Amino acid sequence: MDAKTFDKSRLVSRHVTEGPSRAPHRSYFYAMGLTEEEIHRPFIGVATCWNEAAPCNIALNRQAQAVKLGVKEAKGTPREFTTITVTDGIAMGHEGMRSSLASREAIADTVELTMRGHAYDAIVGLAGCDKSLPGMMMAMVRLNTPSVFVYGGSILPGRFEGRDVTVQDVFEAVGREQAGTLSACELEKLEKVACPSAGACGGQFTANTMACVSEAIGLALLNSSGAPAPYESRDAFCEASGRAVMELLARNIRARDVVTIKSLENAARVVACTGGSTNAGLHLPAIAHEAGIRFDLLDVCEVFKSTPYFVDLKPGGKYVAKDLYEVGGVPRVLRMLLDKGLLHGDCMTASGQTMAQALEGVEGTADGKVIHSIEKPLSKTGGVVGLKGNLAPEGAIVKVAGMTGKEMSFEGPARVFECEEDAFEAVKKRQYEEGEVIVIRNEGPKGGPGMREMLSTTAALSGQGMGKKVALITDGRFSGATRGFCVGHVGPEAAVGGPIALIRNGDVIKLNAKKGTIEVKLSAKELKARRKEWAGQRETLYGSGALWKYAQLVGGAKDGAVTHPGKDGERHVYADL
Ligand SMILES: CC[C@H](C)C(=O)C(=O)O
Ligand SMILES: [Mg+2]
Repeated sequence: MDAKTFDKSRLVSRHVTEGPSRAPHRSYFYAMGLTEEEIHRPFIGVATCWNEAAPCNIALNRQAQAVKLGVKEAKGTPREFTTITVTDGIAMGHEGMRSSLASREAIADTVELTMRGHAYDAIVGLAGCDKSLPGMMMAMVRLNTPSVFVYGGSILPGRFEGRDVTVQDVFEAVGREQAGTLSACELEKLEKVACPSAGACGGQFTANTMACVSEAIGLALLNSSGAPAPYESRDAFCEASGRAVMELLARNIRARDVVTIKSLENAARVVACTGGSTNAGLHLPAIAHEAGIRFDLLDVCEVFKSTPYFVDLKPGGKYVAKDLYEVGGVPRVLRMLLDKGLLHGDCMTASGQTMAQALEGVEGTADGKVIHSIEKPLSKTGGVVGLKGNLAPEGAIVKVAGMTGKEMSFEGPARVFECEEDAFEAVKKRQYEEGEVIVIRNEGPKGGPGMREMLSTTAALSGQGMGKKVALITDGRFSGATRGFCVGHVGPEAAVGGPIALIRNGDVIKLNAKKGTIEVKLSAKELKARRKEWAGQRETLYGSGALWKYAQLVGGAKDGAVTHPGKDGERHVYADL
């Protein structure tokens, strides 16, 4: 691409590079070593979530350099910047987890502000863990600037006692140690080998789920998310992404040309057919919201219903992200969906081609191991299911991948906990009974605040061998590695007086993932009477600061727990400034 083909008068960066009044601005660019020619080329923000918080992000800096090479090859001027992350694997199981979902908004906001403040013309965004992937994609759609997303790649699996393991095994081993079926010494051995490299958690947990989404939604180049983080072969995709964003800029193809209701449906398909993370039920509505598109939890779940589950990945299944990559990765899965009429082929993608064009020549058959055939799937409907009923009028979500038909319904008395810590303590001490439905409330977006993931508690149950003998419901969330009958995102949340706030110990709860129902056996009259007696939102520890601010602004899980109201999606202006 020749820089001359860019009409500067339509580039946002003209505000910082052109005309006599911008001499001071240019002097800053000279200070950073840019040449006159580079200053007058398009400015491409290269946003990364690099930091030393977790293995998920540690390889992003290397990959950003490759992106910059690609941008330069295509005669753009890359400007690298970083934003924050909060990494669930380390935030899990304590107060820190409240910062996780709020970090998604902080990432979107900081990327937006950096791009606006410096008038960059387009963006390549690199992200490596649960909240940074959706946060980065939200910023792209919010800015509606030419955008290419690059995933940082998955971690390699660890080896323990002759089998592949991930951090999920370590979380579950904590429960086994509590139950006395694993020694402290064995636990220590496992923790040392479970995570052998850079990269995000290895199963189809939240990061890898959202990485599949990035390709399916069209913001990332096909197959770019597949190679594990330590593979330097990733860098070729990074370079290509740098070149691709220049092509999008030249053709004025922006994020909202890519992210449409159809591409959101494509994204939901890939979540369902891979048994992805329930968090997608939160992040897809949030990404849609940035485009002013209504695609809520229940809409996502409608797509799940008509999607077969045929890719066998952990935690419901057997394999890890590296295995999927080795048999053809996300493009192969997308091609199979397309051939069966389950994917919209006319959506625009980051390559500048439509999805169908980009998938031309891609192998579209099962490999029989990781990817099963669509005719003989692992199950006929998606690995993730939406539920609705008098206990969750705004819906709820459960991962059913790996569950048998019989296991998909559950009825039992409630054992109610007011927060995760209380539940974890009770689980640790085995103060619960088989057949019960554990209720953890006050963990919603507003009431937590921060809608914590509760992998420590759910993994402890699995590790104790009780994962299939109890069910768990919450207005909070689960990690992508959670398994068992664990229903999250129950809405409305307790903090706003949702029915989950009204449940008492012993109330009978009925869950049916086949029918998509979640009910408490209480009459409407009884619920109404209890609501009158309800004491109101439980006080939180956060009277000021970021989490207080978050709690004031955040909306319900059904709409993606976003922090700015509906109409903003339509009013945002960036690239036209
Ligand atoms: C292992 C699970 C990971 C840390 C996570 O939080 C997720 O996938 O959501
Ligand atoms: Mg997570």
